[in-house]
Amino acid sequence: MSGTASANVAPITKEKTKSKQRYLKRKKERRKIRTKSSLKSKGDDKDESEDEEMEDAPKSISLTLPEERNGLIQEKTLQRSKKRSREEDQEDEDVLMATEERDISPSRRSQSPELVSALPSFPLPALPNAPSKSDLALQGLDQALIGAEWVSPTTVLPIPIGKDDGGTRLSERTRMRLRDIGITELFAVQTALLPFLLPSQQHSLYLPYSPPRDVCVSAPTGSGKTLAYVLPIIETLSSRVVTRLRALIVLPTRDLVAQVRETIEVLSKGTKLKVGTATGQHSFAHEQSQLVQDKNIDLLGGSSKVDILICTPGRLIDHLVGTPNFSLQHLRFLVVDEADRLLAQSFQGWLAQVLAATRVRPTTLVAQQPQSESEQNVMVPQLHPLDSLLPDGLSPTVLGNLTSYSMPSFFTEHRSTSCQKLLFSATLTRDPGKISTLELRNPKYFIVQGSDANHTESNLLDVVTEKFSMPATLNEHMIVSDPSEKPLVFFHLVHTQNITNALVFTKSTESTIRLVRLFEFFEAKRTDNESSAPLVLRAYSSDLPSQERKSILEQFKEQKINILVCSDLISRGIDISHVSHVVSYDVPVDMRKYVHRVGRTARAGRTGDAWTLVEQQEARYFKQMLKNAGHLELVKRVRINAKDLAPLLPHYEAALNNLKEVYTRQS
Ligand SMILES: Nc1ncnc2c1ncn2[C@@H]1O[C@H](COP(=O)(O)OP(=O)(O)OP(=O)(O)O)[C@@H](O)[C@H]1O
Repeated sequence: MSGTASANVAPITKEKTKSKQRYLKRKKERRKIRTKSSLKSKGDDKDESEDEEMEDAPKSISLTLPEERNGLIQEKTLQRSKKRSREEDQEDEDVLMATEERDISPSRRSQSPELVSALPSFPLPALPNAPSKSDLALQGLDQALIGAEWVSPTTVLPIPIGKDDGGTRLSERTRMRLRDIGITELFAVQTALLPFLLPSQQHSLYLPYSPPRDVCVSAPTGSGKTLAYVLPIIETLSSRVVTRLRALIVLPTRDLVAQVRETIEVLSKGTKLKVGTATGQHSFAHEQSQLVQDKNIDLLGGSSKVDILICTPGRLIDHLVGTPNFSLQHLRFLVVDEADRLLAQSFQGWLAQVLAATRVRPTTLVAQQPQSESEQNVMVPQLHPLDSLLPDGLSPTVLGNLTSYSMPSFFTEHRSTSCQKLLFSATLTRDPGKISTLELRNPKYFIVQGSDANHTESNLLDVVTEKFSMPATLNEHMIVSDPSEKPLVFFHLVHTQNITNALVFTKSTESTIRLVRLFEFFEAKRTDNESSAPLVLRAYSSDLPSQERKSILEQFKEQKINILVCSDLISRGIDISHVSHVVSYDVPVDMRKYVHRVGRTARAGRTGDAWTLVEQQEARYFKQMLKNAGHLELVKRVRINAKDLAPLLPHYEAALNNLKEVYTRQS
């Protein structure tokens, strides 16, 4: 290396540029003058002459000649001065060359260390400081997210009986109702949400002069998000006089619609609130008759038979488009539960249509009877029978429509809609693009997460990088196995861990059916000579008619079915309190799915176990997925070896043969 470097330097040192030559010439001249003057003054004015020389010389050289300075001071005789000058000439030359060629002559520098150490240090080109990972992640972050309210998952608020609401903002009736169903304290998400959604000063249903802020809630599975919106809706609407559609709850599946309806019906008992559903489970005409009062005349404010409607997005759009007088103009609450899933679904742009319907309804224009020629083609708002509109039933959006009538300004002045959007999920999207489609009004975020109050930035980073929080009572495990042994590993797991009351998730309906059949054959063989009864395993899939699905869920809740094998159809939101185990027979495709699957157990503070069976070739991907979510160390790896599986092997092989026979017969 050094040889190559010197070779590069050699030809350059020989070559003197014109400026160098000029510089050296001038230097010699000055030296002559200096010698003369030193002879004259015997070394008196040396510093001055040196300064002069330094001024002219390049800065680097001025700093590189301490020896020269010392040498001159000590010069006593012309002889010595001349000798020294010769040496200096050579040094100057070297310094000049070294300064000019410093980028290519490391070897040369090493040859004269004093010289090098005296050289000024120039800044070397370097890459600009790259922003940290956290800086990058936080860039462009929604301000509302930065101002999120962090709620500790361990926060609870007792629900007192009597006049004092204990800070819950709930009426005595609702508190009694909660007590009746065994709820004695509010969970963290409810403790944070209720005071926000039920301000103590609020006396009217609509808030046209100070429209409410929209709300986004991210809280772990099973943490009680449903009650966090159901209770404020019931409390706010229970004082209403006229039935209007004032709360709309959108959910991704029929099963969830049925579940939320049940909760609302239990809690609204004793109020006059009417609850409806629209999922497509019944005929469209039937649903229409359940939802609207009158389909025959067009009413400005619409008409509704229900105060609260729970629906799936597809069917909601069907009614918006096809049901006369189905109106969202009176909405006070629009709840989007499992928001990230619903925002990912387009359903004829359901969200944009719903948002448009909550705004002022365009007034129908009709051609005016022309009084003169200039009044030809003048359109005026069509008159509606105002008799059908009662003041207490009018939302600000409807009042805004009445500008064409000669009414007091109180009724007709422009007011903002009071519709408050409430978004919930255990895996709420942080994607500002997706959230912007909701046109949120001054949104307030609540994040229920075990966070450190002093580390806002790291908390935010967790949120932005979608490190979702899990229930603290959940134990997670993974078992890596050979694909051919996976069913056997599953049977072993079921029997060694006494797995009953379990949900098992597969990747497809076909995988579900095959596993259920194999398990049934296996159980039949295993219990052949035993007195114990085989475990009951059932498939639960979207292929089944809804009545059958309902019946299967009921049997599972009653523990007549031990294990329910399903696809991700019920991985979200379904609340079955006795589920003690969740098994992902096939690995979930992403972290969101994983969070929702495992979240079917360990709900409402109960403990639960989640098991993921990972085929060898999937192990790397699965572990990486957990690692990216900062979750790898929370999932314990359980090893099962051939010796453990040996006792079950004969039954398994017999079951496999049975299954083969069935498939051979079918094909
Ligand atoms: N304050 C409470 N006290 C006792 N149990 C509660 C309370 N709040 C909710 N629960 C119960 O906790 C369970 C889970 O509640 P919920 O279904 O609302 O969870 P979630 O946060 O919506 O979960 P997911 O994200 O999975 O949908 C339900 O059985 C519910 O009845």
